[in-house]
Amino acid sequence: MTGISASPTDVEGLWVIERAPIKDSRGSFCRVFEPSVFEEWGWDGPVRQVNHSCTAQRGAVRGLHFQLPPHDETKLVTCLAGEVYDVAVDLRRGSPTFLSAFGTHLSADNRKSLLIPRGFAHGFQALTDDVELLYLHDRDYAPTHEGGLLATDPRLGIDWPIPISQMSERDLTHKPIEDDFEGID
Ligand SMILES: Cc1cn([C@H]2C[C@H](O)[C@@H](COP(=O)(O)OP(=O)(O)O[C@H]3O[C@@H](C)C(=O)[C@@H](O)[C@H]3O)O2)c(=O)[nH]c1=O
Repeated sequence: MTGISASPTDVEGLWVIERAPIKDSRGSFCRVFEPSVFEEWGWDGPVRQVNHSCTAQRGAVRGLHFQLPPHDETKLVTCLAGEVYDVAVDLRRGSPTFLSAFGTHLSADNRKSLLIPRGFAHGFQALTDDVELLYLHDRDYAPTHEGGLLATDPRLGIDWPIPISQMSERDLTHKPIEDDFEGID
């Protein structure tokens, strides 16, 4: 009994994961990841990185980021403190949901994660101060193959829940998607 379950989203291959805690008088315990279980939802390789980010300010947006082939990656995004609005954008060439943005709330309290397959960009907005995210990746960090989308690109129409209070210099320089962009393979 892993206590991990997955719900499909409207976007093929993108899953909302939920973990059920085992509680006792000390607190709780729950499993976040188990390769043999996640295989069923498309995780097909080793974990190559585990990353932890802390975001101090409510309203800050990070992303949207992706890695280009051959470094395109599957990521599991989990919120360990606070709450975020987490977004994945489908960039897969030929996908029926190409350029759709799926958003969901992840928090320490709801114990949800987003499982994002290859070919997606990812970003989030901190809805509380002092947000902490934990990332599992199935590829190494490849800064030469990083791509980014502008979080406020009208073509994506992402409805960030609260006013954006902060973005990195890099994220502010991402360009809106060009009309002839057909996606990534
Ligand atoms: C992403 C990343 C960054 N870094 C370094 C580069 C830089 O000096 C510092 C901060 O990097 P960034 O500004 O890119 O951090 P951040 O904006 O938080 O990047 C993250 O954004 C979200 C939306 C994601 O989906 C993540 O995969 C990742 O791209 O950490 C690594 O060493 N390894 C990594 O895997």
